Amino acid sequence: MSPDATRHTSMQGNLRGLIDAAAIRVAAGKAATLVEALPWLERFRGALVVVKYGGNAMVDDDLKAAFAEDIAFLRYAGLRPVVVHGGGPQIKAMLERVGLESEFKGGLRVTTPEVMDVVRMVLTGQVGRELVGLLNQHGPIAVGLSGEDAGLLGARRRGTVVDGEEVDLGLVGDVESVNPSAVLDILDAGRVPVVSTVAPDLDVDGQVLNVNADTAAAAIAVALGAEKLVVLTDVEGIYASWPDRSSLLSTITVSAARELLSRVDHGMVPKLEACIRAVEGGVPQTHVVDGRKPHSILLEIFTDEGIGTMVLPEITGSLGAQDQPGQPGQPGQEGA
Ligand SMILES: NC(=[NH2+])NCCC[C@H](N)C(=O)O
Repeated sequence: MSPDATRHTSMQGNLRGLIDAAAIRVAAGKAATLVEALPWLERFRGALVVVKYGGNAMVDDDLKAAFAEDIAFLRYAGLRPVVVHGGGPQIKAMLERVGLESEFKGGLRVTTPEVMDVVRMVLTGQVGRELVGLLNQHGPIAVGLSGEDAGLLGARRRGTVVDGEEVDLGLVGDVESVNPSAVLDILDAGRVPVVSTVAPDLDVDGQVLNVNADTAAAAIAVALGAEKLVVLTDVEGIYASWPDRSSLLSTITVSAARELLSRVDHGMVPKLEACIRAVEGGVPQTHVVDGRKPHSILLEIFTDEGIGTMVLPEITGSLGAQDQPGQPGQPGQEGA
């Protein structure tokens, strides 16, 4: 062999060696990710997890598909996910499409009976249906229902205070009662309930009210005795000093979350309130995660550090770190 040819072969050999080493590193990284998930898979097997779906994750096609994969993943990993969704952007679009002019009071839309018809139609007949369809691409797993089904939700109209004045926003209410039996039936059948947040008015037979989906998700999580509530938003999580984005908090206690309520971006308030309510109602772990990032739910639940913010009950005693894998006393229930 000529010296040139020898050099060529040894260069090829070096290159192959480098490629092999890189491939081994990539494989080791993938294996490490899967192994990191193991304690969380063990711990959350059978765990009931309520996921509030909304924001960007609900309007971008790729994010929608990734969301459906995450929920299907939870289901096939043996957790028991329950999806609760809103549909603000879709309702707005449909109101425009049908040419229904809305009245606004203090910047907030008034829900007239005509608007409420559209809200109910869009949430239950469009957004919920689409989500069920996306989930069912992964097997016949999803069943949609609304707060009207089997008395799941009950609500009362509320007065809203804008700039110190009470305004009547029409058919808008707060969830006052939850009867989770229909959701439990679906879970017992091994399926994923997909809940649209339309609620019968407890005071007027046959009337339905539009309720805030974050609050409804929290109420459902409490009534179900959920292990977790995961709320998707359009920010990374909760910042210590909004809007300074370098101050993302990984974990906060419920009292710290209360203090932050007056300082977070106004869009975050209902999310944070939902977490606080859920924790105070006995849900041991709540999470705010970025719905703009594909697979944020998996990254939060099946990695050690997560990617969002966890709101936890007050830390008591020496067992401070509540998010330690395999912590005794909180095994996942054995699921169906
Ligand atoms: N934002 C965080 N600190 N997340 C930690 C998540 C820990 C764990 N994967 C869980 O779901 O409980």
